[in-house]
Amino acid sequence: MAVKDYVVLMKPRVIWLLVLAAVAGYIFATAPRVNATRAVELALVGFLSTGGSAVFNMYYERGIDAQMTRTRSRPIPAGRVKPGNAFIEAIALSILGFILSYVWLGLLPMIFVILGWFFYAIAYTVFLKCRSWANILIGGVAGNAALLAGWTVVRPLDLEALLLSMAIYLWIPAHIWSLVIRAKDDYSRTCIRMLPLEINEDKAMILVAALNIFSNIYMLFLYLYMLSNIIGLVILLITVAWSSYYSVKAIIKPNREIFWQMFKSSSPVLTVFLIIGMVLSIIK
Ligand code: HEM
Ligand SMILES: CC(C)=CCC/C(C)=C/CC/C(C)=C/COP(=O)(O)OP(=O)(O)O
Repeated sequence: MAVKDYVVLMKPRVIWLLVLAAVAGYIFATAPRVNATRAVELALVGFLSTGGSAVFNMYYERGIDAQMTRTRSRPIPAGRVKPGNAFIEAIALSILGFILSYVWLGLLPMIFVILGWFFYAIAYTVFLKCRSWANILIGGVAGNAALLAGWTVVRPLDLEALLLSMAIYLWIPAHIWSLVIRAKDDYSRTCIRMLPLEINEDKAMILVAALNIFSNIYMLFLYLYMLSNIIGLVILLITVAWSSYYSVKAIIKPNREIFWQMFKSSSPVLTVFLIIGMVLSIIK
C-alpha cells in the first residue's frame, strides 16, 4: 500500500485552490482581525471535505477513468488501490470533515461544506456528468460553497459574499471545458457529456475563450469594488491582460495551440485574485 496513491485520490491539484478559496472567504469576512487557529481549522476541514468528495468522485468514476488515456493511470483503474478501500477513504474523510466543520466552525459553515460536497460528489458526479452538458454549471456551485463555508465562519451570508464566490463559479467551466477541448478524443470514448463535445470545435473554443474574458473582467471589477491598492491592481491587471490576450487571439483564430496557451495563462488569474485580496484585506 502506497500512501501516495491515497493522496492522489484526493485530487490535490483540484482541491488546493478550493481550500485557498475557503480561507480567502474567511479572511475577506474577518480582516483585518484574523484568528490564525480558526484559519488553520478551516483549511483542515476544507482539505478533508473537498478531498473526501474528490476520492468519492475517483471511486464512482473508476470505470470512466479506465477508458481515458488522461485518467487511466489513476490509482483505482491502474489497480493500485481497491475500489472498496477508496470508498472507505472517501466516507471517512468526508464524515470527519463534516463533524469537525460543526465542532470547530459552527452550523452555517457545516451546511456549506455539506452543500459543496453534495454538488460535486452527487449532483455532478452521480447524476449529471453522463446526462447533461450543463453538468459543470451545476457542479461549479461546489466552488461557491467552498468560499461561503469560510465566509460564514464569522458573518452571515450576504450579497458581497455571493458576488465574491461567483468569481470561482465563473472561472470553473472555462477551466474544465478547456481540458475537454484538449482531451476531446479521450472524452468521446466515454459517456461524459460536455459542451465542447456537443457543438462544433471552433464554436466551442470561441465560447470558452469569451467566458474566460468575462471571468477575468468580473474579477477585475470585483477587485475595484472591494479594494483600492494600486500595486495589487497592477499585478492583477498584468495576469488578466496576459490571459485575455490569448483569449482574444483564440476568438479571432481558434486553434488548439493558442487555446492551450489561453488555458495555461488563465489558470493563475483566480489564484492571484484570491491571494492579493487576502493579503490586502489583512494589511489595509
Ligand atoms: C477551483 C479550482 C480548480 C478546479 C475545480 C480544477 C479542476 C481541474 C481538473 C478536474 C483537472 C483535470 C484533472 C487533473 O489533471 O488532476 C485540472 C487540471 C489542471 N489544472 Fe485545474 N482546477 C482548479 C484549480 C487550478 C489552478 C489554480 C491552476 C493553476 C494555477 C490549475 C491548473 C491546472 C493544470 C495545469 C491542469 C493540468 C492540465 C493537463 O495537463 O491535463 N487548476 N484542473
Ligand atoms: C466545499 C466542498 C466540499 C466542495 C467540493 C469541491 C470540489 C472538489 C469541486 C470540484 C469542481 C469540479 C466540478 C471539478 C470537475 O472535475 P472532474 O471530476 O470532472 O475531473 P476529472 O475528469 O479529472 O475526474
